[in-house]
Amino acid sequence: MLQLNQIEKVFYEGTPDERKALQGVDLTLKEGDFVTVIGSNGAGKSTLLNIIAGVLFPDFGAVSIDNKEVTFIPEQKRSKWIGRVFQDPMAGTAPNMTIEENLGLALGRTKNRSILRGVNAKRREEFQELLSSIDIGLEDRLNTKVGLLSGGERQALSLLMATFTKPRILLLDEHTAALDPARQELITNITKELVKKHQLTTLMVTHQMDQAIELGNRLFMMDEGQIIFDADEEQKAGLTVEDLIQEFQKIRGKKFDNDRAVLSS
Ligand SMILES: Nc1ncnc2c1ncn2[C@@H]1O[C@H](COP(=O)(O)OP(=O)(O)OP(=O)(O)O)[C@@H](O)[C@H]1O
Repeated sequence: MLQLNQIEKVFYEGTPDERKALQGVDLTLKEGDFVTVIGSNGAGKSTLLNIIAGVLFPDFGAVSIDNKEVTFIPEQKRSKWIGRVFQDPMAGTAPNMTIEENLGLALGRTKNRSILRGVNAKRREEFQELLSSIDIGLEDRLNTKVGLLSGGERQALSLLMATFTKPRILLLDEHTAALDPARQELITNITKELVKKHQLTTLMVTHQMDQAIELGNRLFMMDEGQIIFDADEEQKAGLTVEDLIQEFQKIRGKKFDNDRAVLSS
């Protein structure tokens, strides 16, 4: 359902600062695939998500969603099909709007309207039910401004906003990295539940190697703008963090280098 063919992305081409962020990336995801993505420093993980989301356009290659080419369709027009949660809990929500207004905004995005005017009783009930499903008490705070929520609560809301409209693809960009361990676990559990509930095709970048092994049915390892290792469900089942590091060394002939990687929990 998602296909990338021969994607190349170069920054500052032809200058001394030239960076080859993606070099001939090919990938095909099936409906419902949940892929975790790990990689060395500057491997191209965020660039890959930006190309899929339409934040960046590739210099070469093509992106297709549901067999429709979307390579140069801008981010705003793709937002109907794509849900995204960023590392920064402040990034996915509007702080001066209430929880219910933020949910209305997320709904409006999929309906090609900037915002649905007002929130009627029926919709309020739906939002309450939705918030109850993640079980952190937000259902009683529909009129609370989002700027007053904690980082974990905000990230949980961002995740809900990115998923309840059932996007075709969910992109998670180190979305637990800025949280403390207890909140990381909470958000990881909510992620698992929401992906399963809506059967979402998901790409999740993480620097926690054990999380990358535990979650999902497929794992990509990236280095220097390429996917160098693609483990399917069966291969992934027996993997350890040590195996991944060794695999990297075997394939690339160098040490795995990511100063933010968490190698074990
Ligand atoms: N907007 C940009 N302008 C210039 N160079 C960029 C830009 N975005 C990314 N790069 C460069 O492209 C390469 C890939 O970056 P990217 O952020 O995709 O890597 P990453 O795997 O997400 O890295 P990290 O794990 O360190 O966050 C890096 O060399 C980076 O410096």
